[in-house]
Amino acid sequence: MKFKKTAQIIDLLIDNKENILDVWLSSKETQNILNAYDIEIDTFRTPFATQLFDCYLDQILGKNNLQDCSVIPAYIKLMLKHHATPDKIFLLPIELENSILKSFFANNLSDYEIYIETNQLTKYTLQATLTEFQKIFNDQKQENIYHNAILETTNDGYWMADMSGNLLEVNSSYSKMSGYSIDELLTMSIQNVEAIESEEETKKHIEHIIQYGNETFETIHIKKNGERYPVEVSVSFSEIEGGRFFVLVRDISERKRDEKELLLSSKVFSNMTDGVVITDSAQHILKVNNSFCKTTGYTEKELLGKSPNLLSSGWHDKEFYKQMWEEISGKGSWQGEIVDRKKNGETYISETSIVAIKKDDEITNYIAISSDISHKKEQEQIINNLAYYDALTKLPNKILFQERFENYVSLAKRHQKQIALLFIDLDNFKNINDTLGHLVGDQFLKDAAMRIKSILREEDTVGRFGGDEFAILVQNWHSLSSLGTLAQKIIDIFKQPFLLESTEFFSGASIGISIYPDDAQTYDEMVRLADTAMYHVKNQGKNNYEFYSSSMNTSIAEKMQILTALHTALENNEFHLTYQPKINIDTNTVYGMEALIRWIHPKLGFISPEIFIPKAEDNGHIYNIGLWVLEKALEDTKKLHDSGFNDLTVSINISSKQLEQNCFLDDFRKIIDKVGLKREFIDLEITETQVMNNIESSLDILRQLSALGIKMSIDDFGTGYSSLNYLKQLPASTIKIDKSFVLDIDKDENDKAIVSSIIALSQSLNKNIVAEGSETEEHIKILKELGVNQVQGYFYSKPLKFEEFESFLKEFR
Ligand SMILES: Nc1nc2c(ncn2[C@@H]2O[C@H](COP(=O)(O)O[C@H]3[C@@H](O)[C@H](n4cnc5c(=O)[nH]c(N)nc54)O[C@@H]3COP(=O)(O)O)[C@@H](O)[C@H]2O)c(=O)[nH]1
Repeated sequence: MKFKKTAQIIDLLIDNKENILDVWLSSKETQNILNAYDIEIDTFRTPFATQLFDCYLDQILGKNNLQDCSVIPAYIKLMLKHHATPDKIFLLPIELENSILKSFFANNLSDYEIYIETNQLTKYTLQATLTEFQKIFNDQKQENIYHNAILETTNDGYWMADMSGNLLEVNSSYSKMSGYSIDELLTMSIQNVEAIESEEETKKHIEHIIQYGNETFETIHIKKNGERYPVEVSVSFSEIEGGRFFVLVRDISERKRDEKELLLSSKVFSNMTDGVVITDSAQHILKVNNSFCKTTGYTEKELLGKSPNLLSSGWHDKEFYKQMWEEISGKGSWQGEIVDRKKNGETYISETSIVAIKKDDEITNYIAISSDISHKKEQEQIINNLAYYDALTKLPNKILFQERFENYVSLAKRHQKQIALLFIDLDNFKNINDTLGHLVGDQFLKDAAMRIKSILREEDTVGRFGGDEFAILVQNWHSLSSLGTLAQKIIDIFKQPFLLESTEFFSGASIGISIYPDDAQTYDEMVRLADTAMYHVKNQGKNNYEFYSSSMNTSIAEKMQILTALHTALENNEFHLTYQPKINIDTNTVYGMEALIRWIHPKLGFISPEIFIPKAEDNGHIYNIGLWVLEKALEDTKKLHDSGFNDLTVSINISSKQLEQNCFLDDFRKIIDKVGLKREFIDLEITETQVMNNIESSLDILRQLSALGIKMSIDDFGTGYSSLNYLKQLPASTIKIDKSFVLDIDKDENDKAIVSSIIALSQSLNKNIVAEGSETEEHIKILKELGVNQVQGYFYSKPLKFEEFESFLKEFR
């Protein structure tokens, strides 16, 4: 600290010399002497005395040696001239021994009576006074040292200002703070450092402080470089020396910054969308933010002091929480998802981070930041469902099915077990879909999925591969026969009719089974082999199951060969027709024949129409094949007519794929015109399913054919879903009962009943009945009893080559 007047202690003493002199003069001893010698006190207030006294003090304080006090003789002379007279004593309150003054007095003042003898007493008195003063001074000096030390040590700035605001004392902290040097500050006033108060305001402020003695307030000060900074000012006022302000100035820039940050943090805390909970080390909630209250439904009051356990949903086991707390104490933090419970009992998924706050290695608090991610989870679930589940049946899709397979494989490897993959293809889905529309088709698939699921264990997986294809993964099975039992169960549940739009529909299931790891070790291969086995079943007559065997691969290869061979079969003349007679059992006469195509491939041998017709339909070859059959059958029949069998009607199978072609009618007309067979002897057989699949366009073309004088039969009747309304409108003259009902008519009462009702229906619609599949005498007998008079079947003849048929006709006559 620097004082304005002087830093020297001696100066302080000199400043107080008047007091010392006063004390000395007023002391009893001095008074006695003065009285005794009638000395005027003023004598001691002359400049000479004062100067002499100064020198003396200097000597006492060790500042100066009195001998060096060269001014003294001049002053003594002056004093003698003006004041001292020989009759008046001059009391020197000083020790003259060893002093330059001694010789001076001896030489110059011999004329004066000098009462040296009083010196001792005076000296003593003055010395006592000085000692007392020195004590006071020392105390004051000590105080000043403390004062100085305090004010120099503190980081706060210090001023002392007078009533006008002039700075009289300043410490170095304020100098540092303001950027002004101390000397600069001591020439300045409060106004020069105050940034926001006007002179008038400062004046009012000062008046206020004077009135109340002290005040603490915040204001802005301005540095030498013009920068403004916030300060906290503590002022006290003292009336000493005409009024002094003692001011402590604290730079509060950092505090203001902290306050700002705190305010910001508090705003962030309150406005965070994430919920925040702060607990003490014993997990008592100390603070929560608005978001947390909003999410949980609890008020802050309800939560404070409680444990976050309050939100526990019971969803997680003890192990979960144990691991969580172990991680917090080990790593200092934990992150994860917790299912919590709201005040209203509703559970929600919270994504939570918990951090342990430590001080000196001791945990003082825990902070948990959480957000309700239930909605996000739901969205994820929806996305997951879309990605992994079939939207219609809610069964796993191909992707998830494959994932499950891989999981099962890793388990199977560990426990040396096997996995079975059952590939299921349903019958009739296409018909249902095409006939009744997609909504009913969808319902069928949903019901089918439910049926399959209902007989599986939780640990097995059923997935939908698309269309009417389903697949099952079975783990933990013990024998192939147990798999066979399961496959048979599936087939059996599909024997039960499906009730769709109040109507019963029949389906069926063909199942192929592959085994991991015996048949294949990869997913793709497992699916391929099960699919192969399933096709094998289909080709063998459907509604069955088969385990994959390597020989099946050969038949698949054959199928590929068939497809290739079909392209050139017609131009290579590999087709021929057979004729199966139709018999009137009442008259026992042959009234017609069905033309049935045969394909004998030079390498592959006989290929059944049941195999190649669907393929020809799929790849478009059916149109030309169909025209060839038509022309050939008409030519053969014409020949028979020409040879005398002129009442025979030829039945020709027509695929709906042929009818779909716009040129069919023209081409048909051209052929019948070309061949010249009378139109009334032509009967076109079209299956019930194919007609009903596209009833409107079928009705149209069948009416046009009928208009040409062509007869029509509905083939395979009973296997499709004829609407009575459409049946009435069909220009068909004959209904052919499917052989599947006739073959067991002597054994199965149901089949008999079905045949009986088809007959009744035909009669009511005024249509002829033909029963195909009549293999035995018993069949013929029953059919006759039921009122059927036209039959076709092995009982009379298998399909025959043209020449054989001719012979048959001749023999039958
Ligand atoms: N679009 C065309 N389809 C045709 C043509 N030729 C035949 N086909 C269809 O192929 C399917 C299989 O026919 P196929 O192997 O010729 O079998 C026929 C008969 O052999 C058989 N049948 C006749 N009687 C009996 C019997 O007593 N028992 C028994 N198990 N089978 C018998 O039935 C088939 C005749 O069926 P359908 O046509 O329904 O009257 C078959 O669907 C043919 O339609 C063709 O040129 N074009």
